[in-house]
Amino acid sequence: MSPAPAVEVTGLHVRLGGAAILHGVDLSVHTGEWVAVIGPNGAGKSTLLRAVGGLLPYTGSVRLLGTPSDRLRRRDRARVVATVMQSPVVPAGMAVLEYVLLGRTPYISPLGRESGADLDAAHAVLDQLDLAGFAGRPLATLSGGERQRVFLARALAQGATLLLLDEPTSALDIGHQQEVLELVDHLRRERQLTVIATMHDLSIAGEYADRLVLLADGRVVASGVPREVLTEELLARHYRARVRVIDGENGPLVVPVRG
Ligand SMILES: Nc1ncnc2c1ncn2[C@@H]1O[C@H](COP(=O)(O)OP(=O)(O)OP(=O)(O)O)[C@@H](O)[C@H]1O
Repeated sequence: MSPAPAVEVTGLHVRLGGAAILHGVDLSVHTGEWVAVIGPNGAGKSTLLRAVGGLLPYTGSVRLLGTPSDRLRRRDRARVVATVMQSPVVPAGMAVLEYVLLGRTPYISPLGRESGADLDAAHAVLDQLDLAGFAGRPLATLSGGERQRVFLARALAQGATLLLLDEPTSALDIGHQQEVLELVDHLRRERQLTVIATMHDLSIAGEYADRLVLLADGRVVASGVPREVLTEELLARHYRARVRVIDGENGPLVVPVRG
């Protein structure tokens, strides 16, 4: 029997502020797979990620590693799934190391303190993300891109096998974009991580993800390998964008063109 998918979403509906946002989304993601959720602004990409991460109420079914998500206690869910949203709230005055250590919370008993192993895990990811020099700095004093890497560091320190990333490179320069995406890709291969990431840069999404899921108006309107989803016709219809899609070394490249 094949193992359960890492994530299985069936008939997912989400309402926010009285409005229906997701209308029956189905999504199955295998262990070790990288799925990019793409789609125009307001399509429901972040909402889908938050529902999968157990961060908002939904109807329908979300199963993580075969277990219904709503049956997992918060602490147990946090060992399975780490979510990096676009602008997490940062406690005032908190230093980078302290913040990354919050990722170890699911492993620390309620009245306990972090262990040497927790500190080692936090320092290891700070090293991997080239952030060791920032460990003692208040998070609020970092640049937007540096902070974004710290948010990812916290999620990696959490040791979860399922990583949900909402626009993981939106504040990063092109070099740091590549560095962070390469690191995520390396870790997913090394640790068999499953990655679901919302991404606006369609060329980058196509280069890194195994599969793209195109959301529009709260529904999945296309799903497949990058060359099946990144077509001029689908992008024109759902983004109202005029683009050329050309063959790149690692997948289709999407180039906006003026009319
Ligand atoms: N708390 C809320 N109350 C009402 N509507 C909400 C709430 N949160 C989100 N929405 C709406 O839900 C829709 C989907 O939002 P979501 O953030 O999931 O879109 P997105 O695809 O991630 O967009 P973007 O690409 O702009 O980040 C939007 O129309 C948004 O205004």
